[in-house]
Amino acid sequence: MPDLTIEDLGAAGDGIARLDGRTVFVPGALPGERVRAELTGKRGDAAVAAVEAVLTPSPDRVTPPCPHFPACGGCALQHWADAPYADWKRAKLAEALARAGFADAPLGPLARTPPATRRRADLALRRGPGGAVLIGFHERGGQAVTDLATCAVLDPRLVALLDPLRAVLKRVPALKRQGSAVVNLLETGPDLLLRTDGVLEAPARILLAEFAAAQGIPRIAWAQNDGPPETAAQLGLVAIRLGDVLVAPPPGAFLQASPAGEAAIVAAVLAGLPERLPARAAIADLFAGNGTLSLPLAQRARVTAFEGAAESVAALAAAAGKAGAKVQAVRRDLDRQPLTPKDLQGFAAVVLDPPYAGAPAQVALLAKAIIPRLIYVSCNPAALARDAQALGRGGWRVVSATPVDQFLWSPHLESVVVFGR
Ligand SMILES: C[S@@+](CC[C@H](N)C(=O)[O-])C[C@H]1O[C@@H](n2cnc3c(N)ncnc32)[C@H](O)[C@@H]1O
Repeated sequence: MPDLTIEDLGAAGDGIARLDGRTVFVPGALPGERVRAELTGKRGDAAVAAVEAVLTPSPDRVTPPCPHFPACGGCALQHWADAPYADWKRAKLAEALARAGFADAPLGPLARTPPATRRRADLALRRGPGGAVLIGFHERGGQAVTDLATCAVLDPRLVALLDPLRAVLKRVPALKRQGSAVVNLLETGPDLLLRTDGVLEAPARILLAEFAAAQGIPRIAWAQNDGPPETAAQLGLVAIRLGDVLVAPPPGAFLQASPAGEAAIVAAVLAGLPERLPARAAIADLFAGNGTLSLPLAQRARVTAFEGAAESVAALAAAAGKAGAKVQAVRRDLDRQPLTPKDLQGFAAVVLDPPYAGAPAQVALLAKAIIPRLIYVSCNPAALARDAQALGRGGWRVVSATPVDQFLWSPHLESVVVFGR
């Protein structure tokens, strides 16, 4: 059982030590700490160790606010004081941009998300002993599920649903061994998409409808495994306000995970637009989802919103049409059929907000495109570093960069990077 000195914090928020020349990841340990740890496994060429005792605690070690920490994989850094935590998050963006060749990029302050405000969660479901149902995030580094009694990051209205959901799912045979629950807190209340490993029969649909009525849930959708969702219970309309437009998102729709995170991202995107937009200016919003960015952008210019998911394109088109917003929603797979420099000619700005893997195919063409502004919204600094490097090779420079801590106490970081020519 070696004693280790923690030299740094890795990308996943684990302490990093060296042992006999080898890297050791030590979850739960903080920079500067001396810990007694047991080697428990491997991660690539590195070893992984579990803390047995903190011999010399960091002065920045604090009491975690949630009783499920550190077992629950939803959070990794509740035990760290806020100031070094925030510095570490902000530095992630600086490091990603430095790796891409933009060491001097002007970096804004970290936009913060308060605790107890996350409105979107993808929760794992497990059938436990005696038919009980476990609901929560996966445990750190494993497949087991932490059965949440509370949560320090979720909106309390979602936390309040956990017990009643556990109780109703106990009586739903469609959850045989495992499944998931995506819950989006909309303007109209919680919107639930259940995925189960068995078929949802009529009696269980009635139970879910009763549960929806009791909990003020306008819609529960259901899907078997990764199949397409269908409505299991619909008691009212679903809507979320994006910009000043009410959108009815499809079940399980992607939404920015917290209102504060969304507001920070939208503000940074709008601030990144060219100062003077011509009267007939047009903006392209790539990976547009349900219009989180397209609809606020449409208050400044005409927007063409490109998105791969048909349901989201339909939701955005319907909402924009009804509200008279200047958005044209277009279904397009931007990995298989990225927009070419010719397609992008004439746009005053391009906004792109790709999924976690980034957008290498689209970025290769954006690198060559002659557009005044390119605004890249990222949820993965590693993908951003790779894509920004390609843009740098194409002659783009960084005008501004805003780090956004949307997933409080997790190692994740969102960012908005504005590129100019
Ligand atoms: C990070 S989300 C951003 C959505 C939206 N901009 C927002 O802020 O809510 C990424 C979006 O890209 C879409 N997407 C994923 N792969 C795609 C592809 N190959 N082509 C087009 N859209 C894709 C997803 O459906 C999702 O809506």
